[in-house]
Amino acid sequence: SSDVSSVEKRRWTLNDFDIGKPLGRGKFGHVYLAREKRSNHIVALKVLFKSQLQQSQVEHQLRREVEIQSHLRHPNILRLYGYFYDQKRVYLILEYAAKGELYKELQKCKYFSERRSATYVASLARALIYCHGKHVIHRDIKPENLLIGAQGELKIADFGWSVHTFNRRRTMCGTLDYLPPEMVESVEHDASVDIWSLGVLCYEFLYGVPPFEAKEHSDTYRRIVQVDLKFPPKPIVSSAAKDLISQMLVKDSSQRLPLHKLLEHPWIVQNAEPSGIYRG
Ligand SMILES: CC(C)NC(=O)[C@H]1CCC[C@H]1Nc1nc(Nc2ccc(C(=O)N(C)C3CCN(C)CC3)cc2)ncc1C(F)(F)F
Repeated sequence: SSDVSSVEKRRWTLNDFDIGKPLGRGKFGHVYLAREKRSNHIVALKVLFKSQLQQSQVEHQLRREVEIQSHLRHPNILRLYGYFYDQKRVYLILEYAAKGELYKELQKCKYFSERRSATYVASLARALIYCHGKHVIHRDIKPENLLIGAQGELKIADFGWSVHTFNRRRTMCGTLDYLPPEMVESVEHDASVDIWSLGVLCYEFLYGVPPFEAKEHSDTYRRIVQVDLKFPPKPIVSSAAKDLISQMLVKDSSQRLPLHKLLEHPWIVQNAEPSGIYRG
C-alpha cells in the first residue's frame, strides 16, 4: 500500500529502498533521499556509522531517542518511521522535508519578517506543548535542528541529539547560545528549558543572531546567567515581539511565559499564520 503506515512495521533492509541523491552530512554520517520500493514512499535515509557511534558512546542514547521519536506524531515534528542496521551502519528511516534546512534559509535571508518569525514560533510552541504533554523535553530547538516541509511548515528534526549534544555541549566546544541559565549552571531542569530556547530562537529569527552571542565561551556563559538581553536598534522589531522575548528569557524558570500563554500573546495572535504555514 502507498500509505505511510506500511513504511513503519516491517523489518527493513537496504534492498527495500532505491537510494537517491545525498541530502548532506549529519553528525554521524550521510543522509540520502530514498524511495521505499513497495509503497513508492519518499523518505530520508540517515546512515550512521556504528564505529563512530561507539567512539562517542551514544548508542544507548540513540536507541532511547529513536524509541521516543518513533512514537511522536505531530505536523511540526519530523517523523521517524523505523530503523535497521547491518554490519557497520545503523539506518534511520525519516520523513523527507522537501524544503530543506532552516538555518540555511536564515543565513540566506539574514533575518525573518515578524510574520514569518511568529508563524514559526507558534508552530514550534504547539510542537513543544505536544512533547511536554508526553513528558518529552530537550527538543534541542536551534536553527540547525529545524527543517522545512513541502508546504513551508517547520519540523523539529533533532530526535535525540538534544540529549547527546546537551551532554557533549557541556563538555564540547559547541554553541552554548541556546542553553538556559539552569543548564549552563548545570542544576536540574524541566520542560521550561524549551521555553528559554524558543525565546532564543525567536530573537535569532528576528535579528539574525542569538541574543547572548559573544566571541569567547566565557562571555556567552556570563551573558546567559546574567540574562544580559539587549535589543539592537536594527533591524527594527516591534515592542510586542520584544515583550514576548523578554517574558521567555527569564532566569527563574518558573517565571517563564508558559507555552499555551505564548499562543495567546498579542504578537503571536497578530502575526502568526493560523495554519502554521508561511507563504511569504
Ligand atoms: C535536522 C538534522 C540536524 N539535520 C539533518 O539531518 C540534515 C543533514 C543533511 C540533510 C538534513 N537532513 C534531512 N534533510 C531533509 N531534507 C532536505 C535537506 C537538504 C536539502 C537541500 O537543501 N539540498 C539537498 C540542497 C540542494 C542544492 N544543493 C546545491 C545543496 C543541497 C533539501 C531537503 N529531510 C530530512 C532530513 C533528515 F533529518 F531526516 F535526515
